[in-house]
Amino acid sequence: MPEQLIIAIDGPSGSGKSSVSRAVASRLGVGYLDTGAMYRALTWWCLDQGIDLDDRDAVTDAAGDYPLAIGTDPEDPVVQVGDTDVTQAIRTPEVTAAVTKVATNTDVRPILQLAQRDLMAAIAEDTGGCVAEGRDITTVVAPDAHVRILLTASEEARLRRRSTELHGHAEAEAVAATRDSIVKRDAADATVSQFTTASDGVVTVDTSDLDFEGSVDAVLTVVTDRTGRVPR
Ligand SMILES: Nc1ncnc2c1ncn2[C@@H]1O[C@H](COP(=O)(O)OP(=O)(O)OP(=O)(O)O)[C@@H](O)[C@H]1O
Ligand SMILES: Nc1ccn([C@H]2C[C@H](O)[C@@H](COP(=O)(O)O)O2)c(=O)n1
Repeated sequence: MPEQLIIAIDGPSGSGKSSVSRAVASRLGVGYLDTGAMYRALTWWCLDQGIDLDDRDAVTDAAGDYPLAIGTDPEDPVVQVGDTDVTQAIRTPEVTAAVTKVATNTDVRPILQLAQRDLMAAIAEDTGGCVAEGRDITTVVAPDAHVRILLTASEEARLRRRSTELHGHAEAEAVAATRDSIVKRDAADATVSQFTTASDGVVTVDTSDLDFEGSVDAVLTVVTDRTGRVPR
């Protein structure tokens, strides 16, 4: 059994990566890293500072020195930039619509990927492990993780979940309003990361027909099978 358990989880938008990863980290008693929150916080910072997201060099410079403090407690993953708590602000439709420009900036990505590796090592040192989730964790950030999972769900299920989360229901109008933030964003993000099919050694967990607890249990089963680690 590895002393410091590293778990990498990738998947498309709305597949349940964040919520499932947090629950998995809690059950294993280890820290959590939401790498999407790092791209979102950088986007928030650029918008706040008046940095033009089309100015690749300016955004790249910002990536190197934005004052990010990312919470790694799966029960309360607070995100702060400078003195501002941006935990809610980075989830607004404005940031969600803009983040793709930052995440597809190929000069920004290596800077955040390096920071993510360092954070994962620090979290594992502190808590005995780390569950990190995003789009390129299994392939680029942590290809040597003890457990690598591609968490998927059908487009229909992902739209239904996000629509329910944002609008309280999944009626046709709400689903249509949600479509861009899932389908368009995934198409753009997929131009720089591989999260639509599993790479070699990555286990696919399809949650289309699972409820939330079922998804958590499916991931924990893979963890136990691969590492012998039993959740609490
Ligand atoms: N198996 C599931 N069944 C039903 N609902 C789920 C399931 N997994 C997650 N959800 C719900 O779906 C919504 C989206 O999940 P979550 O935010 O974790 O997805 P995500 O993959 O992290 O998305 P994004 O990459 O866009 O941040 C949440 O409201 C979550 O509670
Ligand atoms: N490792 C990652 C994590 C996230 N992204 C992109 C994908 C989204 O456009 C954006 C925000 O992610 P979310 O919070 O919706 O999971 O960041 C990425 O390219 N690589």
